[in-house]
Amino acid sequence: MADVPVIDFQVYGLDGATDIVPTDGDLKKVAVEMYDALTNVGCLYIKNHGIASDLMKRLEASALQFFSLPLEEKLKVKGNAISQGYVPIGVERGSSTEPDVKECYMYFPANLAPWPEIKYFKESFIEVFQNFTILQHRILEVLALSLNLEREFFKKHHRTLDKKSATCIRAAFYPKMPDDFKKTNGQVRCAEHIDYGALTFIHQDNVGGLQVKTKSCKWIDLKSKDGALVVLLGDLMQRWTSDKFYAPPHRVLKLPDETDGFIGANRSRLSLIYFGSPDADTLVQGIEGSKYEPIIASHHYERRTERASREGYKGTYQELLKTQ
Ligand SMILES: O=C(O)CCC(=O)C(=O)O
Ligand SMILES: [Fe+2]
Repeated sequence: MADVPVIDFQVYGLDGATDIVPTDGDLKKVAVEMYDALTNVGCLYIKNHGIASDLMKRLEASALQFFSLPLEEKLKVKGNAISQGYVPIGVERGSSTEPDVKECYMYFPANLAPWPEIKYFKESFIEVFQNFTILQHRILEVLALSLNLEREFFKKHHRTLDKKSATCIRAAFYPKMPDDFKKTNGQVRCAEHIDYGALTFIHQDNVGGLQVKTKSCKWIDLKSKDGALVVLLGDLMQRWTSDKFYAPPHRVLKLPDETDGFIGANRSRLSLIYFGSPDADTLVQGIEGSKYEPIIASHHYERRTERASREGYKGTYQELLKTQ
């Protein structure tokens, strides 16, 4: 069975500052590891990623405080999958006909919407976003080197902090369900899907339930691992790399009547997710030949969000393209 590797990023230094600038040669080892992970399973854990655990704890605490508010309070800052704010249970449905059992708060950096009045909420989202963006840049450099491209090849199209893109953070809260809660057929915490952009980072608590589907269609658990982040490839990056890298389907179980023994049945779960995408005006042209038509990043994103809200889908990027 394919394994999900843990990759150490210490070569860049730990504080998110730019004082360590490794040479291409310094990055060789980590580039080989990334290449193997993204060609085989499309995901990995990253440790020594430079994002302070105190900062993540602060964001977790303020997000939990927000989700514990009465629904009518949360609805005062309502948003949706493409604009900042609260997304209640029942809206997102992945591939399932039944809605996911999750509620979210979405943060987009170009936000003008009002913030909830919770201590550190706004500041933490902004600071975490900046830190994740530094990490995104570092990983994109390594990915380019791993494909024998110039180091800035992907990074230069991810300005993120000063150009429009779909990049955002989602705090996802999966509430504890009542003991007698019976899910309807196919309903899970987050239904099988692939992400739309370049790279996704997931910081999760220790409740469990996140799973990734391998190329041979086996589900494997992505358990929480000592502060390591989960990194998943998005389908736009699969397209950009002419299918060299693989965007893996993933999902979050579990509801109380699932019987596979994976932990978390009667506990709520919180995850903080960074969805990294290229700048909206990027022309994404496959690195090898003409397998795919070039596409503007914002058009890809619009197509994918439209499809997700209309009917969802499951499976790989190729399967999606067949039914589009
Ligand atoms: O909550 C998680 O761990 C993952 C959720 C997810 O895959 C998503 O929101 O796209
Ligand atoms: Fe996802």
